[in-house]
Order: sequence, then structure tokens, then C-alpha cells
Amino acid sequence: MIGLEDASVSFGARPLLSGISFTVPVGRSMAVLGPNGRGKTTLLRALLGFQPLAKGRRSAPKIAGYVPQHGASQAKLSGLDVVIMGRAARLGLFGQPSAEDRAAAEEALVEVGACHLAELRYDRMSGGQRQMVMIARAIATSSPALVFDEPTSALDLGNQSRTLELLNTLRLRRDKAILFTTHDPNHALAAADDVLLMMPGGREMHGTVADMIEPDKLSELYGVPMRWVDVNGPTGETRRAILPAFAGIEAA
Ligand SMILES: Nc1ncnc2c1ncn2[C@@H]1O[C@H](COP(=O)(O)OP(=O)(O)OP(=O)(O)O)[C@@H](O)[C@H]1O
Repeated sequence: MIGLEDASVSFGARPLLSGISFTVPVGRSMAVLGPNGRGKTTLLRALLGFQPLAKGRRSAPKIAGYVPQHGASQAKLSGLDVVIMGRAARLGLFGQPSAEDRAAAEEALVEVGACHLAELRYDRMSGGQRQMVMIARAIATSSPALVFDEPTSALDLGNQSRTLELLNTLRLRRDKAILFTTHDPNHALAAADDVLLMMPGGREMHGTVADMIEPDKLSELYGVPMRWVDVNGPTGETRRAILPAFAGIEAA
């Protein structure tokens, strides 16, 4: 289980998170949505112990699979080496990766569909390729907690779709607590059970995807009118998507 209980974070005199509580049990996935600068990254960092709490408590396993929004450069390491680093916390200070660690890293690369990145230097990869490698690294930890900060932000639509399918597959195995931030409510529809809406002005709302991902709440969250649309899926099924009606978009 991962979560925060009555947690507050301040930067200097500025309170950013105030008495926030949520839990993500093993077997469920929660999406966090909120406007830029509202505190989503800070919330993840507080949960993982990278950001001190002014008040409250956090629950997280000692080793978590974490994909930060902006990964470090990992200069000159291959994709596989970066994924093997996900095993590092299990190795101790001077431990060398075993054949088993290597196999787990290779398996994680297969799982995210990024075997072709194993030998490529990480610092020469595109933003999207790095993101896939970092997701593999998180999976390679074998932690029961996976925490992703905007895991699809650098990905094209095809890779977004594949990554969301992967997140959904991980969700449906029901053996991990998964938390991810996103700016697209459709990502919550695709891969989450629950949603935390960090509303403007400091309020939070928490509930199931069905209760949280709906036009009125999202219009309030972003200040943009939202509407449901039906889109045909590849096998003729109807998929519901929720879209912003940006100014300039003509009525359908
Ligand atoms: N170490 C820090 N010191 C001071 N202020 C900080 C620090 N880290 C974050 N902040 C501020 O806290 C606020 C929230 O930042 P955070 O990155 O958590 O937002 P976010 O919701 O993830 O934003 P985005 O959607 O743009 O990624 C921002 O105003 C940011 O400048």
C-alpha cells in the first residue's frame, strides 16, 4: 500500500499541500490530475520520501519503481545498463548485478517493447525512448509500488497508446500499487481505477474513475469546457473519450 495521511508540504512560507490523504492499495491504480504547478510532482516526491512533510505521514515500501518527470542524464550507459540500475537497491553498495538481475532487466525491456534500446546509449536516446527505458527500469525493481510522473509526456500518440496498454496490463495483474500523474483525463480512463483531482485553490477530490472523470469536474479543474465523444475502436467497438472544447473548435 502507498499513500499519504493528513500530509502537508510547504516551500518557505508557501503551503503547497495541506492535509492531503489518500491510499493506493496493492491491486489498484490511481491517476493524479491537476493544473500546472499545483503540486503533483511534489506529492509523488513527498510520498517517496524525497520531499519532507511539514505534517502527516507517508506509507511506501523501501524500494519503489519511480519514473521521474525529468530523468538524470545517465551519461554513456546503455539502455540495458540503465534498466539494470533498477536492481541496484537490491545489490547493496558494492554488489555486482547477477545473471538474474540482467535477465530481469532484459525481461522488463521486452515488457515495455523496447528491446531495440538495450544497446543504445541512454544519453543519445530521444525523450520518448528514455521514457520507455525508465519505465522498464521501474518494472525491473520488482517493487510492489510503481510511481510514474507523467509517463507518457514525451511519447507520440502510438507510444502513448502502447504505454497505457502496458499500465493497464500492470493494473489488471492486481499485484502492484500504481500511481501516475497525467494531464490527459483519457489516460485515467485507459489505465486507472481511481483518480485524485488536485483542484485549483487547494482542494482535492478523490474517487473512482467513473465518479471523477466527467465533464463538470474536469471543466472546473482546467477551466476549459469538456465533453464526451464516441470514437470507433479498431474492432468496431465504441470507445468513449473526454475532450476539451478549446476556443476555435467548431461545433460538431
Ligand atoms: N524545491 C522547491 N522549492 C521551492 N518551490 C518548489 C520546489 N519544488 C517545487 N516547487 C514549487 O511548487 C509548485 C508545484 O510544483 P510541482 O512540480 O509539484 O507541480 P506540478 O503539479 O507537478 O506541475 P506540472 O504540471 O507543471 O508538472 C511550483 O510552483 C514549484 O515552483
